[in-house]
Amino acid sequence: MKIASIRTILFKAPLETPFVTALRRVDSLEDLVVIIEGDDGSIGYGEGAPTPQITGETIGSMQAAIDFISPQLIGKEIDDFSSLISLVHTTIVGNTTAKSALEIALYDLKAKAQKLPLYKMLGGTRRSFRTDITISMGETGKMVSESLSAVSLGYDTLKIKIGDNPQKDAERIKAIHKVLEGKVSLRLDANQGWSAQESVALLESLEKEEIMAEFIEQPVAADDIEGLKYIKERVQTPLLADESVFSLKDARRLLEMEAVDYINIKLAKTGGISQALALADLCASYQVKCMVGCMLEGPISVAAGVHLASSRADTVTMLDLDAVALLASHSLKTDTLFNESEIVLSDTAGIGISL
Ligand SMILES: C[C@H](N)C(=O)N[C@@H](CCC(=O)O)C(=O)O
Ligand SMILES: [Mg+2]
Repeated sequence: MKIASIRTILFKAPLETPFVTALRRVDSLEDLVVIIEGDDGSIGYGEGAPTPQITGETIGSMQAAIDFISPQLIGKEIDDFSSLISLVHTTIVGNTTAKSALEIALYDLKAKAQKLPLYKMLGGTRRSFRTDITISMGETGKMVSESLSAVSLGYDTLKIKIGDNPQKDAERIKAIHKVLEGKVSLRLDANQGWSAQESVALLESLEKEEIMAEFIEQPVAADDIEGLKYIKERVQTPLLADESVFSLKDARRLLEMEAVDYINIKLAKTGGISQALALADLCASYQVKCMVGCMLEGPISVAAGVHLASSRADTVTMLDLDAVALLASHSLKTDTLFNESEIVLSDTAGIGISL
């Protein structure tokens, strides 16, 4: 089967509540769905949501990158898969979310051609997963009540967004810990908001009160690799790199320096599934466990992340794939089950989501 056409549609969905991190506030989701049609009528779906503050992309830049890459792919055989993937990555540098959206659609199309669910095509067996849920940054009382609501919905792991002010952050974490001690695991994500010294002081103060988070995610600026190492050498709380790792090169540097405990793999940072698989394999070779995370994005790309996690289940031991749970509603047809913390992949061919 040859690739006959590539187009995109703007996908919009309302959120349950505004999504607030140290980097941005989002009031509703807008992303791009990529639709690749084969000359036999089969269709592959991909998706990507721009996060200008993290990948530097916008809807406009994603569209431009997809328009630039697509002519290279039209007319090519899906069986020539590795050269299609290589074209996605070599036609233009950067633009990782746009590349990911295209790659996801290519993987969906290939899995459908092989009549396999994507996780099986990638060598996985596991179908059932649990995700954490993000508690947006805000006033302490609101974060506490949202944490309690999440637990009543069945979540056992909360990802607490902090990073705008270390004093306030300590107060937020302590307040949530106080009402939920022993009931949930707390993941902390400062989205680059602190300095290395602030991170150590804050984490030491939590540890003194026996508040042990599952990990602290990206406390310092993405390029502050020395800062990550400084923190890791001084605190007990495990350290997870997010914005510091897009590529294999980024990861190799951190792994060689033993600067972090875990790495957050996101398709929107790696440029899609092919490099995400390579990144998981690299981490496995250093015996470093990973989380598969997501941006605030839609069901197709989140499901693609779950298929990825299934295929590397020994290395990917944590999931932060809550973006669908954060939506109030959406219009896509999903065979994949998204039921709050529970995500179950279907055995239909491909990713299991369509328009
Ligand atoms: C949605 C997910 N739980 C999450 O927090 N992802 C990012 C932020 C993504 C965004 O700004 O869209 C993260 O920093 O881990
Ligand atoms: Mg993060």
